[in-house]
Amino acid sequence: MSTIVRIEGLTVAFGGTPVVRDVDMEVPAGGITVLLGRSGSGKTTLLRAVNRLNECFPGCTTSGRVRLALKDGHLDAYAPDTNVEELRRRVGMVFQTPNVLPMSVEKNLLLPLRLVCGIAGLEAHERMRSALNEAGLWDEVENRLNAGAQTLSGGQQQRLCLARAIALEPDVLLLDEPTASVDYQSALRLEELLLRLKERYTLLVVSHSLRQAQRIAERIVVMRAGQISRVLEKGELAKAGSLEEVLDDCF
Ligand SMILES: Nc1ncnc2c1ncn2[C@@H]1O[C@H](COP(=O)(O)OP(=O)(O)OP(=O)(O)O)[C@@H](O)[C@H]1O
Repeated sequence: MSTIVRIEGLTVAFGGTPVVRDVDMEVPAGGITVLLGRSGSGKTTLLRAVNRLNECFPGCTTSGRVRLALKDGHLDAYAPDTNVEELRRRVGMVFQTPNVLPMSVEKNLLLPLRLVCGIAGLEAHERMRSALNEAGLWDEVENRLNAGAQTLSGGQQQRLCLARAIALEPDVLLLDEPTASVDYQSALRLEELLLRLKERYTLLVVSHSLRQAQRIAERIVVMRAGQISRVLEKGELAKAGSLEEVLDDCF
């Protein structure tokens, strides 16, 4: 399987204190890679390093390389001439708490499409519909496109955020505990959605649930104190001893 994200010697520090330390990691193209680990082990910081979102925090410094092998060529995330807007379009992110824009359901998709991709009119509406469909939300919102996005349920808002990312046609989707703020049934529904989306996108997902990782991941990467402590391929968790070792690392 080819590698789509190659992380080399990545160190991220806040105020001079490294929280991700000299990490090497490869994310295979297609499928779901789940990042597990204790609270504070650096999972979110590692995720945000892929599309340079850590730079939004003052006092954050990053060293090392993140290289992406995209459909139409390579992108070196931290090269001086890299267009960060383009990087973030190709590597979308969905946060733990749904961050819908305080405007209508349709504007949540149409506005980024216009601002990021310069797409408006019929083409934008077609993209919106297709993204809402892919996110399993179209049937629930087709008659509420002008309603405020905040009137949607938590699970629907999270799917709206996914649709917003998908509409920009990314290659990689970063998902930070995407099911953390929804109830169990909505979480299972989101998991089913992720399993469908992995056919088209590479998903890198932070999770706190070993069971969730077992259900959805092709590969589990376990972090401990800013470093990767183990990588398990699908099925390896079932091997004698693996589960205990991962539990020990994570909880
Ligand atoms: N913007 C920031 N400014 C300062 N320190 C930060 C910032 N973001 C993260 N950190 C610190 O970096 C360390 C790793 O945090 P991170 O959120 O990456 O861990 P995590 O494994 O995702 O944790 P959790 O599972 O609790 O979300 C923590 O000590 C955290 O306090």
